[in-house]
Amino acid sequence: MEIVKNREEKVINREVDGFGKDYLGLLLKAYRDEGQSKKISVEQLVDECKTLYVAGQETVNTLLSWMILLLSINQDWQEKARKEVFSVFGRDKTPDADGITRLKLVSILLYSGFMRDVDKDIRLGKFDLPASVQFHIPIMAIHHDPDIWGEDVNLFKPERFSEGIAKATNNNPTAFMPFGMGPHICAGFNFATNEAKITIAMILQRFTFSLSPGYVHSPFPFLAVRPEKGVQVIINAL
Ligand code: HEM
Repeated sequence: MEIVKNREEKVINREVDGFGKDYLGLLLKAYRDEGQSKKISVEQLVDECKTLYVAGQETVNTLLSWMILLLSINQDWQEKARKEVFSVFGRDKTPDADGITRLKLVSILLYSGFMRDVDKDIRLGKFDLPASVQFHIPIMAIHHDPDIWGEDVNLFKPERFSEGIAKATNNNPTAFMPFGMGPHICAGFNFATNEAKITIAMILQRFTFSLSPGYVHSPFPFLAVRPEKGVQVIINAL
């Protein structure tokens, strides 16, 4: 609320002439909506901020941690990825929007699980789901189903995606849904993939890394499946 108040005060004191064009600025505009038509309450404003923070923070951290782990134990892929980054950005150029569309790294690994509430009675395929039932779509189980991905599903094989998701999923493209699906598909999908690509590209430009002998593998399901004890790596400057 302090950040909200600070921003409001700047407008009241005429230090700036609007709430700002970023997400918080748009929320504040809706909160202060004179016409009342799109007005939101202060609780809604705070909830929106919390949602964006929780949805956007842990998920990308987790994705990056698993990518670092996988690239640490698959040095050949780390080298390939670095070559790709060098060929697009060289050693020094900061990744830009144009270049990151040419990087093919992020499809490597996206584990996720999510919960969903039913707010009215619905029929889903052959199931009748009463209102207020909570059901879970086990994205991780779907992402590890050998009928979809093949018997080598548990192997790290990024090249399975090289000819697109339909080919990788034995023509079940909707089986790959790290960001969910349908009207509530992740609102941060593009932001998250761009953020992850830029971060990995900048790390690969500067460092090599390998897994520390102290690493203990303990995937822990909490919103996303995250490394409970972190991912310890040995880093060397290039
Ligand atoms: C690797 C990163 C991420 C993953 C794997 C991920 C995954 C997901 C999943 C599975 C859902 C549920 C979709 C559904 O209900 O069908 C979701 C929803 C959502 N995500 Fe993400 N997410 C990520 C990053 C982000 C970021 C960076 C933001 C914001 C900056 C974000 C904002 C949201 C929001 C607001 C929703 C709710 C959408 C709605 O209910 O309409 N996510 N995300």
